[in-house]
Amino acid sequence: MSEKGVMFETQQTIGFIHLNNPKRANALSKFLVKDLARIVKELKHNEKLTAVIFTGGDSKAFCAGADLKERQTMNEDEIVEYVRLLRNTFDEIAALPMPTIAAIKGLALGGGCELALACDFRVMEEDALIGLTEVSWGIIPGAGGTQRIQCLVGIGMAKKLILTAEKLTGKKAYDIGLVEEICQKGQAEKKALQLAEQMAENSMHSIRLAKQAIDYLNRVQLKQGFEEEWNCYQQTIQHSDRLEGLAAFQEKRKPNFLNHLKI
Ligand SMILES: C/C(=C\C(=O)SCCNC(=O)CCNC(=O)[C@H](O)C(C)(C)COP(=O)(O)OP(=O)(O)OC[C@H]1O[C@@H](n2cnc3c(N)ncnc32)[C@H](O)[C@@H]1OP(=O)(O)O)CC(=O)O
Repeated sequence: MSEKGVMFETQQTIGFIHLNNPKRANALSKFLVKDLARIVKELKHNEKLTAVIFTGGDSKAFCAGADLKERQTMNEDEIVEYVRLLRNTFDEIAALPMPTIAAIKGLALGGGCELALACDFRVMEEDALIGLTEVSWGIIPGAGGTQRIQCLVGIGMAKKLILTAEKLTGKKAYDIGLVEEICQKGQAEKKALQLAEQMAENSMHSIRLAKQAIDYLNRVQLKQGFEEEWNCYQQTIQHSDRLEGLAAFQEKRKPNFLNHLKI
């Protein structure tokens, strides 16, 4: 029997998507992303749920981003196919009609941070780490992160975080508006549930319409930005820095980039 990449459950009117790849700190391996894509498609038409919470499930991490071990086994066409699926899935999460919350424990790095950015709210444990670390691996955020982060922290801070690949603790992330709530270790899921329950006291009809109205500007403005991100991301695929990043991860060392602009 194949392993499930995500587990879905409901508690009253609240849905939970638990990422389920604990051996790799919930990295976004293909099997996980395929399951996530399927569940999100189903949720799109769910008229009963008042909120959906994304959690790290049994892993100590929320999500460690792209699976850098699996990536070494993929050819360029497979990478394009994979990143397209990831991007579409995160776009569909962002477009879900009900409010979504990322309950962040341990770490949310690279694609893990991008998943959190695709949600409406981020609740983060104080000691957890969040960051768009892609440039430290010779690639760039490829699943909407370059655009969505700007809406939360502004262009200057977005550049600082992406270009330095800095990892922030809960407190720092809260101070700059990258996450909306912080809590003590072990409390992210509980705190996210409280937020979901608070919203559920209001009219679900109004909540869905308010979310649709608030997101209008971003939906329209971000579209072209997403296209440019994809254009830039694809240019990292053939570059030697990407291969050096993957080799370094495998060998548990710091990458040694040649800093050539050409391949
Ligand atoms: C979405 C796109 C791009 C990206 O997301 S780029 C990737 C961004 N992610 C990161 O920068 C995190 C990479 N991981 C690490 O830096 C470290 O592994 C860690 C998360 C800091 C944890 O290190 P530690 O040594 O403490 O190991 P753990 O015990 O926590 O990890 C358990 C196990 O999991 C493996 N692992 C962790 N992260 C990944 C990963 N991203 N891919 C594959 N495997 C991962 C880790 O190596 C451990 O395995 P062992 O065999 O036990 O060593 C865009 C796009 O798609 O391109």
